[in-house]
Amino acid sequence: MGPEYFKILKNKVFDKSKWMQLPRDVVIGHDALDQIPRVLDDLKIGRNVLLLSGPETMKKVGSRVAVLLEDSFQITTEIADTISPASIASIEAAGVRSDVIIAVGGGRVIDTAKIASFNLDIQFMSVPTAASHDGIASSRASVSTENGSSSLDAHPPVAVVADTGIIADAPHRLLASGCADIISNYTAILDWELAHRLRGESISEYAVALSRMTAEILVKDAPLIRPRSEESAWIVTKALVSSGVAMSIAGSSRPASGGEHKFGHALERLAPGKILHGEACGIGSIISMYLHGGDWKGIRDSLRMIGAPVNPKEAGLSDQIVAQALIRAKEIRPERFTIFDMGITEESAATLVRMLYQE
Ligand SMILES: NC(=O)C1=CN([C@@H]2O[C@H](COP(=O)(O)OP(=O)(O)OC[C@H]3O[C@@H](n4cnc5c(N)ncnc54)[C@H](OP(=O)(O)O)[C@@H]3O)[C@@H](O)[C@H]2O)C=CC1
Ligand SMILES: O=C(CO)COP(=O)(O)O
Ligand SMILES: [Zn+2]
Repeated sequence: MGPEYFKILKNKVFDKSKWMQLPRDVVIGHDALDQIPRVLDDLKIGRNVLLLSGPETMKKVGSRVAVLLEDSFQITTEIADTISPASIASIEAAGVRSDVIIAVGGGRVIDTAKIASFNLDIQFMSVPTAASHDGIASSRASVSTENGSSSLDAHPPVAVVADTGIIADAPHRLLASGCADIISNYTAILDWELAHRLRGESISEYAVALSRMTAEILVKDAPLIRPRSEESAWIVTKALVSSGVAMSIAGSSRPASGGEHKFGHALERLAPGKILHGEACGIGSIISMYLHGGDWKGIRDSLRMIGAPVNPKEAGLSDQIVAQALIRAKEIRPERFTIFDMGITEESAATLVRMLYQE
């Protein structure tokens, strides 16, 4: 290898450039909600607040945030009961004069605020009311489209304020769904590695390591995860933030979203409102891990220990719908290559569902 080689190598290294955006303030803990005014003051981002929440979460938590802010901030409130290009446009119209959007709710509310604030070029604060998904700190946003689902470029929250008392008080099903979203990182990574080896897709070792470590810690702590426990809320929320950071490092949702997510998005479309995001991805992760030749029973048992559904019956769905989602997974985001893009047929889907979900 002569000097020319090193010159090329050196130029290659210096050509490379990457921009990672991460939250600035992350507050997780007991009565963290009370810290919101202090966090806003710390960030110095203005006094006009658009407070966005969901129908249920506005009653339970959003209204408390309004009371905390009413003396020192101008507040406009909006409800996000669906997420679609039209609902996002309407939130953007409501926020044209706002300095910051505070999103108080689940993944739908947080993703809506993420996209609207990005388009308005203002900051947003993420105030999760449930530990149900790993979008609470990520820079990505997911929106259902006519073709399935899109993962959009957005920006991460400037701050995350996660009150473990509120999160522990949410229905346990939401916490279990967040755990399943994290457990599905195992198969998301296997799919990313597969796409790297087979298709030359670029991969980030740091994002892979962080995403895998997050899933491993959560599975190790699974016996501690119980309903209505603030310690459990703490364990899961930290994992969700960590997984979101992995996505920010990658600059895509790849470290946390593979074939099991494509399956999950297909299932959410086939059975709208019946299954939570993380629940759907957890069920998909069992089949994905089996096809990757890994410890699929380990995935299933961890999901079961946490209280997430592990088969169609527990999710209140028919085997046929789940098999359909398996077949249609490849139609969701086709550019994202995964094990479910390698030739699942009607027959193999039905056999997999029968075989893997019977115990
Ligand atoms: N951007 C990203 O990286 C990621 C995005 N996502 C996205 O997030 C969404 C899924 O989020 P998820 O939270 O599961 O779904 P939702 O936001 O739809 O929330 C599910 C339900 O839980 C309710 N809820 C939330 N908190 C509480 C509480 N404390 N007490 C009682 N009810 C509560 C909500 O109420 P209400 O009706 O008030 O909203 C809603 O009815 C999907 O759109 C998914 O695509 C998921 C993972 C990653
Ligand atoms: O849900 C995600 C990670 O858990 C990311 O969402 P997408 O599957 O839409 O990229
Ligand atoms: Zn997810």
